[in-house]
Amino acid sequence: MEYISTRGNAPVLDFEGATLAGLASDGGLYVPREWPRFSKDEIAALAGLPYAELAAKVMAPFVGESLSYERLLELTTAAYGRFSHAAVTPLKQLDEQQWLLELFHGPTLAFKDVALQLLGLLFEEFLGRESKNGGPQNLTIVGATSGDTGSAAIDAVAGRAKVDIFMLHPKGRVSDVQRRQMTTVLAPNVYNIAIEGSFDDAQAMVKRIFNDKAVTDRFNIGAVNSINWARLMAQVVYYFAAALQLGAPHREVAFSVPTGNFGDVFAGYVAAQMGLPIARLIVATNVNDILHRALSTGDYSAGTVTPTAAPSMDIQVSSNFERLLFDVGGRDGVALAEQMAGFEANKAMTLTNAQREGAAALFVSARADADEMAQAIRWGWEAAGELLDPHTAIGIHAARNAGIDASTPVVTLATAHPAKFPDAVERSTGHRPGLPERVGDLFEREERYAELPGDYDAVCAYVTQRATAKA
Ligand SMILES: Cc1ncc(COP(=O)(O)O)c(C=O)c1O
Ligand SMILES: N[C@@H](CCOP(=O)(O)O)C(=O)O
Repeated sequence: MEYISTRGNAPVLDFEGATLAGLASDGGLYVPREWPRFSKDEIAALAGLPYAELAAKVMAPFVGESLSYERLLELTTAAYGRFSHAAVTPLKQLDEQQWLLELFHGPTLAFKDVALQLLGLLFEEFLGRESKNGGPQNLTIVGATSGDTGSAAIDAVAGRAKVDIFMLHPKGRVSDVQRRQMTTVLAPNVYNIAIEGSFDDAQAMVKRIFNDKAVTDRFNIGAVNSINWARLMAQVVYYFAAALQLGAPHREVAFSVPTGNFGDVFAGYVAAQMGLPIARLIVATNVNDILHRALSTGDYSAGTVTPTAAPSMDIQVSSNFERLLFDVGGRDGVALAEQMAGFEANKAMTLTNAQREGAAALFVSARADADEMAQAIRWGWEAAGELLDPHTAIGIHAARNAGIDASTPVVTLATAHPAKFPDAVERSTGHRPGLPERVGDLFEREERYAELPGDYDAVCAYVTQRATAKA
């Protein structure tokens, strides 16, 4: 499988190259040159497989010759062996139409573990190889988090040789549990940085570092955010897992996805391109609703980020939307590079008709304000006996209001464990969710992190003074 940049001006890479590169050198994102497609019979044959095997089968076409199927299966078995539920991503029924896909049974209690547990192993595998194409032998990971990617990535790479990780989070804008899950990991290759500003500021600095020649000449910069294709590839699998349980390929299923950086829901789009019968993808946002506006009116314009009780979705500039615009807009990298340059200059752009129509074929969107989110948490508890975290509740709000035909099951992705956001859950239900045993002592652990201004030069100096230079 070959990977090309959405901006059309970066080297074409194989899966190994795209995984290690993270962001493309022209500022674009890597996507497969074409979508692999499964026939109805091939999809039916996936039903009932253990998760690790399903994962290897779904991902094999994307991995191509970078790993043998047997090795890929070894890696998926190791990655998903660390989940606390035998089903890895269990599916629960809430009422006649609504279902919940629990993605928070990994080590850090959020859906990010599904991809990052595997990505940590892929880094180790590829960095351990003799340099094939003059590829890197060590990696300086620079990432941005609004709360969950940080801890999942740190858990996946802490203590690993050949990798340093620098994780930027917006100071004071992640929950205490989320912050501590990052800052109490004291492995010598882990550097947490709290910056002044929003997640968007942190993400912009990360992207800038990838294109800062003074840095990339000395360091192999790598990505754990969903700009890295391997992240999305691993997230495609649970759409198959859920839909197969609900009757795919013979029955359509809709998914409601709490959305920020558009990675999780884009993985659903990929599953649909591969042949999974997805009736609708519901993009659920909080009041940081750039995606809802873009999908409903074509106006993709970023305002300032409003802090909410669903902080991981407090995002305005949504990285993976570029992948969708590329695919539905005719895969014209030159035109998209121009469109994105306009967005980067003005923080606003209008979708083309082709992009709007292409997106509308599969996506609908909805937004939940603070009251609607709180009501959805309450509904989950009172009607279905489930404690929902605020992000998942936004997905449930959208799922229940999207007008999906009653005969089509709607699966909301439960993206985080409620105990990561105990205050919001308690306010709505009167019940305070407790942390699972595996992280029970989180509030007794020592924390370590740096605080920096929201200034690129300060962050860049911090990273380059500590990172391991190219081997
Ligand atoms: C709990 C939770 N829900 C939803 C999201 C949004 O996912 P995405 O950024 O892939 O759209 C995030 C962060 O990414 C998250 O941490
Ligand atoms: N919500 C995320 C933000 C980063 O998104 P990513 O999927 O691109 O890593 C977080 O919790 O950090």
